[in-house]
Amino acid sequence: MPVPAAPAVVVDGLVMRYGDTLAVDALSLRVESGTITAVLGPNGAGKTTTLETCEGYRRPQAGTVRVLGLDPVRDRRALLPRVGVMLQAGGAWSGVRAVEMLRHVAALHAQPLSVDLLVERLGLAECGRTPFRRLSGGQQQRLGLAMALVGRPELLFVDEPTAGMDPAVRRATWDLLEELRADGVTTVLTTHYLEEAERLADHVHVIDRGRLIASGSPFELTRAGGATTIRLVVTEPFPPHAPASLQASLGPATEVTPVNAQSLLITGPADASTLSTVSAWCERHGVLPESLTLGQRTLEDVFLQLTGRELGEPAGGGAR
Ligand SMILES: Nc1ncnc2c1ncn2[C@@H]1O[C@H](COP(=O)(O)OP(=O)(O)OP(=O)(O)O)[C@@H](O)[C@H]1O
Repeated sequence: MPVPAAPAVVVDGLVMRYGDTLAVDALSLRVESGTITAVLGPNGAGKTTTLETCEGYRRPQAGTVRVLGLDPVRDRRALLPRVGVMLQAGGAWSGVRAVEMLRHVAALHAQPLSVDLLVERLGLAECGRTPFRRLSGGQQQRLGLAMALVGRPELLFVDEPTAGMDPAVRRATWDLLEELRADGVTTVLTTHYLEEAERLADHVHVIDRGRLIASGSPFELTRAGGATTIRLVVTEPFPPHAPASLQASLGPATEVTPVNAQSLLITGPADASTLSTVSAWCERHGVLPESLTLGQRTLEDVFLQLTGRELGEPAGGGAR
């Protein structure tokens, strides 16, 4: 039997604080080799801090981090040629032209990828002679990704890789990351885009307030406890205690989660009986539905059920 490859990243009991803010709260997670693993969570959840610790830019205040079996701070030199890092803030000198910067980074590596190929794949030709500071946000992202890839890393850390990209370039980037996976490259990415995690990731770690709150493949996470959801949106704010009252009408096989004053999520068997119970409840409570939508459960729904908040809402100043 083949021996399973060692995990590419192991984070064990990581704690990171900034003053009084507990940014990462005893976080443990693994990234299996050859996968695309997404770290998903709202703003301020601790994703960037965790990634920066794995990249060796921050020293763990408690707990341990191992990257390709090595300590990212102590073994930084050994890891540098093996790990590609795409920073959120670009990481290039402000006056340097885009392609010039990429050629410079390529020259630092023993067996770089073809710069021309990366320029073509990431649509950088149009801005190749533009100084870094004059690039749009999306162009800076693409250059940052090209710089992370040019050294043929075994492991790639990408922080919000497609933020600010237009939809066509975002899809081209996803294709590129999938090709790298086919070549055995491990990618760890942070994202707010559920579509990105659902489309790309083999494994998703959901983080909130510095803690791991769920982990699994997108399929496992969205299918556990019922594959479908009903979203009820009403024309006026719900009466008090509406979620509890609707929950009592529907029974324990379903779960009612408030989304906001005029919207609820119902998870469980989305059959004719559930739908008719929901409409009868609306009628009894004088509530007029604006929409009653049946859909596949998404990672957004999973996050809402676990935290009571939507992913777009900030984590609220760390874990305290
Ligand atoms: N340099 C810093 N100094 C002080 N507090 C910080 C610093 N960097 C992050 N924080 C705080 O630590 C917490 C976690 O931040 P972090 O950037 O790791 O989260 P994130 O999930 O990556 O968020 P985002 O998606 O906005 O990048 C937040 O409360 C943030 O305000």
